[in-house]
Formats: sequence, C-alpha cells, structure tokens
Amino acid sequence: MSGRTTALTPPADAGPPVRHPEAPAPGEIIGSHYEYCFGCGGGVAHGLHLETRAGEGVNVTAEFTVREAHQGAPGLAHGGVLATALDETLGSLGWMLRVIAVTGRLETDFLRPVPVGTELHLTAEAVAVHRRKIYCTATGRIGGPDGPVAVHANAMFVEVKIDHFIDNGRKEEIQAVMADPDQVKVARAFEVNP
Ligand SMILES: CCCCCCCCCCCCCC(=O)SCCNC(=O)CCNC(=O)[C@H](O)C(C)(C)COP(=O)(O)OP(=O)(O)OC[C@H]1O[C@@H](n2cnc3c(N)ncnc32)[C@H](O)[C@@H]1OP(=O)(O)O
Repeated sequence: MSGRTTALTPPADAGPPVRHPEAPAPGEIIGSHYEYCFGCGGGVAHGLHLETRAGEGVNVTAEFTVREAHQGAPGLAHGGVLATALDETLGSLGWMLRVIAVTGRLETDFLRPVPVGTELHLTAEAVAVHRRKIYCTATGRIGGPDGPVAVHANAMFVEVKIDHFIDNGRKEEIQAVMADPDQVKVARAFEVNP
C-alpha cells in the first residue's frame, strides 16, 4: 500500500480555484494545445476535434460530435471515447488557472448510451485546489446544453511543469514540438520556459 488516498473529495484545507487574470475571456475559443492530441488536435483524422470555450469562472464548455470511428457497440459511442471527451475538456481547465495539469484520477459515470451522430455538450469546472492537485468535474449532455446528462466525471488533475513532457515524451515528437514556434507559444502561455 502506498498510503495515497484516492478519494476525489477535496481535503478540508483545500482552497477555491482562482481564475487567472490572464485566462481566456469568457466565450473565447481555447485553441488546441497540440496538433496531434487525440482529443483536440486537427491533425488526427479520427480524433475528437473538441473545441473548447472559456467560461466565466474556472470552467469551460465544449462540443464533440460522435462519428463512426468512435463506436464501441454498433451505432453507439465507445465508453473510452466518451471518457476521453470528458478528460480533454477537464484538461482545458489548465488554461483558466494558467497551469499545465495532467489527469491523476478520472472516475466516470455512464448514464445514457450516446448514438453516432450525437453532439455531446460538455462542461467542466474546477471545484477545489490543494497544493498541486486540482479537483474538478465534467458533464456531457445530449440534445442540447440543457439536455439529459449522458456522462459525468469526477477527477483530480495534478499540476506539472513542462519537464514532465520533455522527460517522458518520445524524443521525435518533443523535438518537433520545440522546433514549432506556434507550439512554443502555447508553452509560453503557461509561463514556462521550454
Ligand atoms: C509543449 C506544450 C505542451 C502543453 C501540454 C498541455 C497538456 C495538457 C494535456 C491535457 C490532456 C488531457 C488530460 C490527459 O489525458 S493527461 C494524460 C494522462 N495522465 C497522465 O499521463 C499522468 C500520469 N501520471 C503521472 O505522471 C504522475 O503520477 C503524476 C504527475 C499524476 C503525479 O506524480 P508526481 O510524482 O508529480 O506527484 P505525486 O505522486 O507526489 O502526487 C502529487 C499529489 O497528487 C496525489 N496523486 C497523484 N496521483 C493520484 C491519484 N491517481 N489519485 C489520488 N491522488 C493522486 C498525490 O497523493 C499527491 O498528493 P499530496 O501528497 O500533494 O496531497
């Protein structure tokens, strides 16, 4: 046993998340953080192509249309793909806090099947911060932004520095990213020095 608590309930001394003064303005589209990200990258043919918008607080919204390539059962979205959509939307909260954060834990409830062709309306919100840990939730609704909930997640993201990617990513992709001025701009937006 590691002694680590895996609870997704923030500890009593956690604080509220604080919207960074330079967070994208409410309604502003948060661009893809990486062209080859399966969740948001334009360079992944069968990816989710999620487009996320900043909310007014430490929250974001996004839409994702389920396509044939996303099926698990015939005509229905794969659960892992739906979890990815939640994960990706949650990942965008880093822009609102101006930190880079990766998923530590993601607990997903699948409440309704999601047919191919459905537009999933996603929201994500940070609820508490404790040291490097960001506690957050995400919801995907069908039939409109106020439609019935199809999927819901409680999650805990952990803040990391750019070294997390440099140290762990494959060399080819890391070198390509560092040679791309647009990508370096993304990294700078998080006030990190690549
Ligand atoms: C170039 C530009 C790039 C831009 C990139 C933008 C990328 C955005 C991508 C978005 C894409 C979408 C999103 C994606 O898909 S992100 C991809 C999926 N996620 C990952 O690959 C993360 C893999 N895991 C790790 O790298 C490490 O385990 C991390 C970094 C998470 C922690 O290891 P690290 O050694 O650093 O820290 P620590 O172990 O001291 O832990 C720190 C604290 O956290 C607590 N804890 C940890 N894990 C868990 C857990 N499972 N349950 C409960 N608690 C957990 C821990 O108890 C401790 O708490 P406390 O002691 O402080 O109380």
